[in-house]
Order: sequence, then structure tokens, then C-alpha cells
Amino acid sequence: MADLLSLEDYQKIASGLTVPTQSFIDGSFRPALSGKTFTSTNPATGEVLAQIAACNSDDVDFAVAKAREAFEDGRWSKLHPTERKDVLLNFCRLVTEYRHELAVMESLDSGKPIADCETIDVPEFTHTVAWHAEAIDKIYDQTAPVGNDAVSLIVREPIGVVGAVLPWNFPLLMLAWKIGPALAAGCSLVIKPAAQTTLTALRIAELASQAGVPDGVFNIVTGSGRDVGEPLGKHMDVDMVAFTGSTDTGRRFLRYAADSNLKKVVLELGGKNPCIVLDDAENLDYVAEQVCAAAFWNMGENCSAGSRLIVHEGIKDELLARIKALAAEWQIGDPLDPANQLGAMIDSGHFAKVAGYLEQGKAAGHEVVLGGETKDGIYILPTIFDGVSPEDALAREEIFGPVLSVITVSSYDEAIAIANDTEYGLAASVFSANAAKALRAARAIRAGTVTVNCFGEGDITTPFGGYKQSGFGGRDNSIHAHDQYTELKTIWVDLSVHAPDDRG
Ligand SMILES: NC(=O)C1=CN([C@@H]2O[C@H](COP(=O)(O)OP(=O)(O)OC[C@H]3O[C@@H](n4cnc5c(N)ncnc54)[C@H](O)[C@@H]3O)[C@@H](O)[C@H]2O)C=CC1
Ligand code: BAL
Repeated sequence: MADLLSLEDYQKIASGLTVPTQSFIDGSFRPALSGKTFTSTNPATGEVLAQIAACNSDDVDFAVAKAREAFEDGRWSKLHPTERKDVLLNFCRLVTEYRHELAVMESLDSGKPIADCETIDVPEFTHTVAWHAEAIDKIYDQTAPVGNDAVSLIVREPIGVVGAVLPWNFPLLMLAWKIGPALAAGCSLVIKPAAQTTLTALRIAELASQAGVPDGVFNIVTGSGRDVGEPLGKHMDVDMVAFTGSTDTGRRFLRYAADSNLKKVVLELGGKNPCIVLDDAENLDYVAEQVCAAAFWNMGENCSAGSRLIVHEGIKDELLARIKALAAEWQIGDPLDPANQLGAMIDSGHFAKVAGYLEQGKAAGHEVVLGGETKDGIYILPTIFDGVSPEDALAREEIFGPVLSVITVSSYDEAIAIANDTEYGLAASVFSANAAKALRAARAIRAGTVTVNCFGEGDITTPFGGYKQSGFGGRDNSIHAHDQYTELKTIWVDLSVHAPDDRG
């Protein structure tokens, strides 16, 4: 568990912060080639944090050229895997050294509660990068079963220049999910953080450079989706794009690839994830705790948020009373205060979108069990709507806020059918005391991760990604992530051309 400081300590760190404001390309901070900037604000206070370089396709071209140069001359891609491992572990040590500064920067920039930044985002960043670094000199290539007249090697090689386009809900963690396997594999990266949350990515790039990641390997280009994300997606010299964000923008990356160089595209997209509680679920206090975490953690700004509670009528009232009591205790307010579990929504636009769902739910006549209100124009109180039907917008659309919709069912089959009645398929949870029934449900649900008797996303050892419109092309985390950032090469050696007496 990370060591939490006091609110006063965090305020002191915040007031002493120097935040990075420029892109990081070829080992140096640089203004946008156009000289333009955009304003980055603290979502909780509206205070201006920085004027950040507003890059465009010229900066993308420059960064990709530098990334390509680094990749081709092998300064990173051709290092012995153990050497890459050592540099990356050194990088993780530096990140840990600056953990409080990074946690504060992340919280100021995103509105996330500092306690989460300290206990989850920063330590999970280093855990992810270190795990891939540790793995890279333990992965063996293969030979194929081709008989005595040939030897065939199947080797993995780094894919090349990777564009990583990131969301704002887990700025550090999504950065780690992409750079961990990509850097370990030997790729060069051009990273586009979300415009709302650029600060920690820039600081991380500086620390990576300080730790020994060579110039040109780890580049950050700041700016909007249109000005930076689109040129990266369409670039003829980018070999792959790894994207986390909305399904609509993910679709665009497939079009960009189709219209340019058919680059590989890996998409981690939205979700409308079910939490199924069957009538034999035990320990309802614990179930309630897990459902609250599923629905409200990170303000519900989470692709794997369990935003649909599908609960059996036999235990619904008892469970809902417990969820309501627990959720009412979640403290919301100043993200820098370690006592708060909920911070600010990412920006006023997203706040308005989520607040709109609160109004929509009330107008539709759903029972407001808890919340349904906003605070200070940027916070959304944990909200529970009961009496939601599977056809309602609240049950079908990704709200990306702390809003739980309760759907009551009378059988196992009905629960599974409703769980699967969605265009998404990212994650799900099932609660039942009957292990066989829970496992049967886990197999029946079409989602990339199904947790049994808990909410979660697995861990670094388990692949994370979606079925249906929640994902495309691969998985984050685990050794399968390594596959995303590598190409498979077959090397076939024909032995039959050499007669035995040719030896020597
Ligand atoms: N799966 C997830 O983790 C996330 C899902 N979302 C969902 O998306 C909704 C909208 O949030 P946004 O921030 O607008 O998500 P988004 O998917 O548009 O943004 C994600 C990234 O894509 C970039 N981008 C945006 N438009 C682009 C374009 N035309 N071409 C290339 N890159 C582009 C953004 O600058 C950002 O870096 C949220 O309300 C939420 O429902 C948002 C963030 C993360
Ligand atoms: N929960 C990790 C992935 C995401 O929300 O984008």
C-alpha cells in the first residue's frame, strides 16, 4: 500500500509543481512547430494549469521520422533484451522516486482522487512496465515441426513505429498498458495523450529519457484528436496504432488504417458492463461493496464500470438497501484531499453529458434510490436508478459517470439474456454461491473479462480487452500484449539441398 500524505502536504506539492508544457520529441521538449498552444485546466477548480503545445500534422511527421530513425538504427530495437530490461527497471525506480509528484500532477490534471492516484495509478504504472521488462528476456521463440529435411524458426520481431492514442480516464495507467509491452519488445513510440490530460505523460517521457531510453524511442505529441490523433492514424510510416477510448473514435482508426498503409490497429473501447447477482449470492454486504466499486470507482469514468446491476427479485430489496447505505458513505469533493473517494468529472462537457443522463432518468420516471444530483457544477453524486428496463437508454448507453441502473430479473436465463443484450462486450461480474452456476454464467456471457464473486479487471498477468464493439485486434496486459507489438517471422532453412558428404 502506498504511503498517503496529508491534504496539506499534497497542497504544498501542488503549489511547488513545475508542469511540462511542450511536446517531447527525440529526447527534448519542443514547442509546437506552429507555435500554437492550448489551455489545460484543473477540472475541479477551473484553474489554468498550463499552456500546452498545440501540435499538428507537421509535429506528427517530425516525431514519426525521429521514431523511425531510432527504430531502424537499432539503438533500442536491436539492444539485447536484458539491456532493455535493465533500462526499463531503472525507469520504474525513477518513477517510484517521483511518485508523489506524479500522483499530484495526475490528480490536478484529471480530477481523480489523490488516494487512487497514489495507491493505484502510479504503483500500477511501475508494476506494468516492470512486469513486461522482466518478461522480455524470458520469452523464447519457436521452431516448427517440419521434419528432418528442414529447420523452421518462428521468431518475433518488434513491429516498428507504434502510435499510441490515449484516453483521459486513466492517463498514467493506459500509458503503461501501451508502453510496457511496446518498449520491452523494442518498438519506438509516438504517443498522443488526451488533450485534457497531458501532464504526466510528458513528465514520464522525461523520466524515461533520464533512465536511459534513447532519444527518438519515446515521443509525446500533444494536441487534439483532429490535429494529432488523425494524422497519426493516417500516417504512412506508422506500423501500428494502439488506441483506448470511445467506440466511435476507435471506428475512425480503422478507417484511417484502411485509407493509408493498412497499419495494424488495436482498439480497447467502451462498455456497458453487467453485474449479475443471482438469488443464491452470499454475503450481501460484500456483494454490495463490490457493486459500489464497479459502479462508482473513478467516478464511473471507466470502460469496465459495472453500470448495469442485473439482480434477482428474491434478494433485490435486501441488496439494494446495502448498496445504498454504502454508496452514501463515499466522500466526494476536492481531489487532492486523501479522504475523498470521488473527485471531479473530467471537464464541463462530460459533466453536462452525465448530468443529462440524470435528468433523462428522472424524466423517464425511474426511481432515484440515491443521488441524482450534481455538486458545484463539476461533481456528480453516486446515483442509483431502480426500475430500469433493458430497453432504456440508461441500460444501453455508456454513461461514463457514477450512475448505476438496476434491472430486476426472475431467473438465471433472463439475467444472462439481458447481460448479453448489448452492443458491448468488455467486462462482467457474476455473484453466486454455486460455483458451477457462476462458471456457467461466466462462459455464457460474451465479454473479454468476467469476474466471479468480485468486481475487477484481472491483473497484469491476464489479458484485457473486449468482445463485440468493445474491442478489436488484440489484448492489453499479460504476455498476449507482447504479441500485439511484434510481428511473427518464419525463417525456413532447407536442409535437403546439402548431401551428408557436403558437411564441412
Ligand atoms: N474506453 C475508454 O476507456 C474510454 C471511453 N470513453 C468514452 O468516450 C466518450 C467521449 O470521450 P472522448 O474523450 O471524446 O473520447 P475519444 O475516444 O474521442 O478520445 C480518446 C482519444 O482519442 C483522441 N481522438 C478524438 N477524436 C479523434 C479523431 N477524430 N481522430 C483521432 N483521434 C481522436 C482524443 O484526443 C483522445 O486522445 C466518453 O463519454 C466515454 O463514454 C472516453 C475515454 C476512455
Ligand atoms: N479500466 C481501464 C481501461 C479504461 O477504462 O480505459
